[in-house]
Amino acid sequence: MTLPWGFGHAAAMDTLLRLEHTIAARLASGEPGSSYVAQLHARGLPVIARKLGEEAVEAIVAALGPERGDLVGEAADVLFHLLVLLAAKDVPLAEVLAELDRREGTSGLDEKASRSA
Ligand SMILES: N=c1c2ncn([C@@H]3O[C@H](COP(=O)(O)OP(=O)(O)OP(=O)(O)O)[C@@H](O)[C@H]3O)c2ncn1[C@@H]1O[C@H](COP(=O)(O)O)[C@@H](O)[C@H]1O
Repeated sequence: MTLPWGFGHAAAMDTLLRLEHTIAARLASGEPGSSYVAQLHARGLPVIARKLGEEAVEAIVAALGPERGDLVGEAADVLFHLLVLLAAKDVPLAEVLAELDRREGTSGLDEKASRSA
């Protein structure tokens, strides 16, 4: 995959970890008047979860449309709202990444076959 110039995999991870940190700080601040993250959190978990679902649907629509840039924007919305949901549930991104690490090298087809055996 080609990443934007100068933007390596470590930088991509930095971005997600920095965003996770910012989101945690906004949750701790609890100031819905000045923070979208705090506002969303104050509206409750079902609203956060629904928002993630909406953004996922918007990403699907963008993927099926002609504008590559629309998909980039909607994918960013999905990642952002997923991080907000994980923070609200006290699940560190590192835990999700560890699960992906655990799955690394196991084909999805093999895993599926092992479930139906
Ligand atoms: N990455 C984001 C980010 N991506 C999207 N959004 C917001 O997500 C919202 C969702 O957009 P939509 O248009 O889908 O929804 P909406 O109609 O505005 O909202 P609803 O009325 O449907 O709830 C918009 O208000 C966007 O601005 C984000 N808001 C914040 N961040 C990051 O989070 C940090 C903390 O933000 P605050 O909590 O606002 O300080 C920021 O510095 C950014 O780094």
